[in-house]
Amino acid sequence: MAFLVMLFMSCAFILGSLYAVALILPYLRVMSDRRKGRIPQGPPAYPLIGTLGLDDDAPWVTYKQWAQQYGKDGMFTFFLGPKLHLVITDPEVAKAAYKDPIIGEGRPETNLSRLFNHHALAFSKGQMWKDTRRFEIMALKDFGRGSGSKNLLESYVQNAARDLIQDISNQINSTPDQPFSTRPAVLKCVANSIASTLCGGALRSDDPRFTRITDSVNVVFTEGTTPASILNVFPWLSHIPPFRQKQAMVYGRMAESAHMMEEIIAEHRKHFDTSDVRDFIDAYLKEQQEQIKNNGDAGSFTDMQLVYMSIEMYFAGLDATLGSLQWAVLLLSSVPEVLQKCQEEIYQVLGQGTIASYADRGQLPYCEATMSEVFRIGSVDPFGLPHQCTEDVMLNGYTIPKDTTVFVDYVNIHHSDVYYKDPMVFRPERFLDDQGKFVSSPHSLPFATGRRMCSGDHFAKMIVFISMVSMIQHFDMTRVLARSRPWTDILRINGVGVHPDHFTIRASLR
Ligand code: HEM
Repeated sequence: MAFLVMLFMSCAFILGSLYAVALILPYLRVMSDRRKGRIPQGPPAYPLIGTLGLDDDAPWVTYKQWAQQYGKDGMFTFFLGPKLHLVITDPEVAKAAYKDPIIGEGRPETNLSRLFNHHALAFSKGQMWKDTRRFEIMALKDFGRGSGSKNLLESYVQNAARDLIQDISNQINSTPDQPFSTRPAVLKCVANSIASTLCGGALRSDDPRFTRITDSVNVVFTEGTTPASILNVFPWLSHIPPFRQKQAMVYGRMAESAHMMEEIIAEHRKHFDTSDVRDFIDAYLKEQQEQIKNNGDAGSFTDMQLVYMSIEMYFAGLDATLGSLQWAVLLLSSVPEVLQKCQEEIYQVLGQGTIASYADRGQLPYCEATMSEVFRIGSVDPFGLPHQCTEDVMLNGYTIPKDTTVFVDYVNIHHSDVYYKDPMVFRPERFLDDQGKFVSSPHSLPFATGRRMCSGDHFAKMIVFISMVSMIQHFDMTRVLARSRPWTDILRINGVGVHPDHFTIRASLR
C-alpha cells in the first residue's frame, strides 16, 4: 500500500512539474521578446502567477495606469496566470487589429465560452461562425425592412415602448412624488422587444418563465465571469471551493435556460410554416430546412447552435441594452438642460402623441447625439469580448504571438481627454456639427469594430432610441442622488458589462 501511495505521489509530482515547465517555457520566451522590445511593454509578471495588482472590480482603473506607464504605440501587455494579454488603448490601432482576420476573428477559450458550449455567434469559430453570423445579420435586416406594420422589428419595439410609458405613468400615479427605480419597467421593455423578435410571444413579461430567465441573465453575467477572471486561464479552479458552488449554480442556470429554449423551439417546429416566418427562430428553421434540401445536411445550422444563439440574443441583448437605457435615464435625469433640449426638439417634430420611429432620428439630431453620448459615457461593454490571435501577427511594428488574448479598452478610450474635451461631462453637442447635424465620432466604438463587431447594433440602437425618445416625450425626470457624485463613481461591473449602480428618480407626466 505504501508503495502505491509513493508511486502515485511520484507520478503526480512528475506530471505537475511537466505542466509547470510547459507553462513556464513560453512565458520565458515572451518575456525575453518583451525585454528586447519585440512585444509591447507592460507591468512586471511572474512565472505561472502572471501580473499582480489588477483590480477585478474596476479593471479599467488599473488598465488606465498601465496604459499611462507602458502604453506607448497604443497598446500594452500583461499576464493573467501564464497567458499573455494584449490591451489596445488607441481606436485606430483597434480598427487595424480587428480588421485583420488573425486578430479580428479568433476567440480565446474563456469561462463564458465554456458556459455557451463554444456555440452561439460570439463563441463559435471558423465556418460555423461565418455562416451563422451572415444569417443573423440578414435575418435582423429582413425583420427591420419595410415601413409601418410591415417593419416587424420596429413595431415590436414601439409596442414595448408604449408599455414602458404606461408602466412609468402607473408608477407615478400610484405613488406621486415618491422616488422610484426605472429598472423593472426598462427591463420589461427591452426583454419584450427582444422576446418578440426572437420567439414571438414566449419569454415576454407575461410568460410565467419571464422572472426566472431574466434573473438567470443576471446570475450568469454577474457570477459567471469577469473579463479578468482567473477561471479564464485556470478552468480546473472551477472544481475547487470557493469557485465550485458558484460555477455549479451558473451552469445550472444555463442548462435551465437551454431547456426553456428547447421547449420554445419544439413549439415553433409544431406550427412552422415556411411562408409565414414570424420570428428569428422561424427564420433559422427555414434556413436549416433549405440547407438540408440543398446540401443533404444542416451544415452550420445545427439544433444546438439554434439553442445557444437564442440564449445569446436574449442574454447579451438584454444585458447591454438594459444597461444602456439605464445610463440614458441616469444621465438625462441628472442634466436638466439636455433633457429640455431633447424635449423641445421632440415636440417640434413629433408633438406629444406620435411615437418615434427609428427613421425619425434624421429629424431629431439632438436626440441622436444624446444617444451617442449615452453610449460613450456608459460604455456598457467596457472591453468588448476578448479576441485571440490565431497566428503570429505584426501590429503597429510589434510581433504579437499566436494565442495571445487581445481586447480593446473601449471605456478608457471613450473617457479619454485625448479624444474628448471634458470627457466626463454629458454633452451631446460633441456629436453635432456647426449646422446642428449629427456627426459620428471616429473614437466612439460602443459596438466594437471589425469582423466580430456587434451583430445586433442596429436592433439595439433602435430599442434605445425609440424607448429613450418616448420617455423624454412623456416625463420630466430628476435624479435622486447627490448631484455631485461623478459618473465614474457610479460604474458597477456586472460580469461582462458595466451598468450604473442602483439609483432612483422622481418623475412627473408632461
Ligand atoms: C446597447 C446594446 C449593445 C451593445 C453596447 C453591444 C456591444 C457589443 C460588443 C462591444 C460586442 C463585442 C464585439 C467583439 O467581439 O469585438 C458585441 C458582440 C455581439 N453582440 Fe452586441 N451589443 C448590444 C446589443 C446586442 C443585441 C440586442 C444583440 C442581439 C441581437 C447583440 C448580439 C451580439 C452578438 C451575437 C455578438 C457577437 C458577434 C460575433 O462574435 O460575431 N448585441 N456586442
